[in-house]
Amino acid sequence: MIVNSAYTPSDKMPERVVLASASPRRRLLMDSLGLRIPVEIVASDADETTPDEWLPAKVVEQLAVRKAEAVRGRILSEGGMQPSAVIVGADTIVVLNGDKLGKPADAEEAAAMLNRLQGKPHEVFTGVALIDLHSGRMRAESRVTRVHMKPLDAARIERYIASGEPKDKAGSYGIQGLGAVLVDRIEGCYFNVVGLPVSLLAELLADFGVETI
Ligand SMILES: Cc1cn([C@H]2C[C@H](O)[C@@H](COP(=O)(O)OP(=O)(O)OP(=O)(O)O)O2)c(=O)[nH]c1=O
Repeated sequence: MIVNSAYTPSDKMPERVVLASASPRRRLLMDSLGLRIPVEIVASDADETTPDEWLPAKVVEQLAVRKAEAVRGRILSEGGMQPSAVIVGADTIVVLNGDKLGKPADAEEAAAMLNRLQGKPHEVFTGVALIDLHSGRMRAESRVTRVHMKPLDAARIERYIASGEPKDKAGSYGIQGLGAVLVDRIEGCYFNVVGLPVSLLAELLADFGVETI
């Protein structure tokens, strides 16, 4: 957990939520909360490199903070009277035996990742960071879900890669798509695997004055 506690929570509801993400899945999950204030999308261009020695929870929390901070900086640099906002950043990685797997660079890397993941359990970590636009108050937390993947032969992995689904996904699979049939079972939050732990996000939003239900 990362908190900058120099700021006290405001009891005023922000006028909007800004999702610092280009991921269509995160947009859908955010929409599923049915917030009564507008949700805007501003993709972040934050650097996603981290020191090798960082533990997975630290990686996803810090990257979520970086994404949200980059978008906050961009909005504030526009100047003028910006409506109040809470900015949400998120980051997801897959971890196998301590090795962190991000998005594959190409089909070859996707095949190598799926070859390693098949037939075994691994962890999916997602970090979520919220920053208040004007005060800079920030909180970040992460969740982990254990995913047990079925044994897969090389031909099946090749067919899955040909579907195009692995391309932009951490660990080279998407549990919400065709990847659902590659997974035997999970322990923990499903939405955390897709890229946004919705229940945790609702708790954090409430702490920033944004109620869901
Ligand atoms: C494991 C898994 C990952 N993913 C996705 C979620 C994330 O979009 C992606 C991990 O990459 P991220 O770097 O977390 O996010 P992103 O680059 O897609 O989007 P942004 O930084 O703009 O928010 O992998 C799935 O969609 N399904 C899955 O089952």
